[in-house]
Amino acid sequence: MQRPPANTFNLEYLHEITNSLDEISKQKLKGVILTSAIPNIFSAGLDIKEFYKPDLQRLENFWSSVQDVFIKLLDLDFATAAAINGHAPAAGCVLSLSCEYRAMVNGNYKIGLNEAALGIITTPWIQAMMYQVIPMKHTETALTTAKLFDVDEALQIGLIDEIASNKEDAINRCKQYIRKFDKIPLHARALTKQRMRQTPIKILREQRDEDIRMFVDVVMNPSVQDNLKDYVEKLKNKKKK
Ligand SMILES: CCCC/C=C/CC(=O)SCCNC(=O)CCNC(=O)[C@H](O)C(C)(C)COP(=O)(O)OP(=O)(O)OC[C@H]1O[C@@H](n2cnc3c(N)ncnc32)[C@H](O)[C@@H]1OP(=O)(O)O
Repeated sequence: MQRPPANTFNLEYLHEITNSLDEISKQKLKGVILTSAIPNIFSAGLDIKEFYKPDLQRLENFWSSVQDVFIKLLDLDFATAAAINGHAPAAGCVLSLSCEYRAMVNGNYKIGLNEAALGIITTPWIQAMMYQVIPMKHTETALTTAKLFDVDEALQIGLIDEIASNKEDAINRCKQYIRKFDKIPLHARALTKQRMRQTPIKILREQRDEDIRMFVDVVMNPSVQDNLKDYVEKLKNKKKK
């Protein structure tokens, strides 16, 4: 990913990602590694500008495009791994959860689902992605407290699989993970993966409209907009301090 300054996902970037995923799906790849070209930030999540004082039509398109990206990512036949070389809050964390394996670079970085701090609710397919990786009990506490884990905590809880010393090491660990499947028949691997992930995939496929409605209703709530205003201000003021 290379969308400075923070690899946030806006509508256009989501379209770009969907197109790239369509393109790579046509190729006979062994695996894909997601990482960031931006030092210290894997992805800062969804672009808040998309849902602070939004245009309603664009907001619906935006969430539908989020759904497109994650249906595709969850369902990729080949192996997927994330070399998390920096902060990965919110959708940045979800992106890594869509992968089968996560190596995170050691550093003063945070990863987790902090949506509740913004007044946003994680929809059921995102919750399912989290509790398929870490235990339900931890998921509930993490989501309701908007917990962002440091790298050691993330390893301890199982949110990441390994700690890497730098980006290159993280990518090498991802490659090693992908090589595990060299001798496994592709269709068996792919079908097993799809069945393991059927909860979020099914919700995404069968409850799309409801999911969009839920997201839009939450975001358009005046108190959520007030919260977002404060959050955006805080982000802007960080530099002034
Ligand atoms: C798949 C669906 C998932 C479910 C829903 C998810 C909702 C979300 O994803 S909402 C977004 C939540 N993200 C966050 O709360 C992260 C906010 N950002 C940060 O905490 C920090 O930026 C960082 C820890 C990631 C990085 O800190 P650092 O000091 O290195 O950089 P900054 O100066 O803070 O940021 C650089 C630049 O980027 C802008 N920015 C950061 N995050 C966002 C964002 N999510 N949306 C829009 N813009 C963002 C930040 O304002 C800075 O901009 P300027 O350079 O113009 O000041």
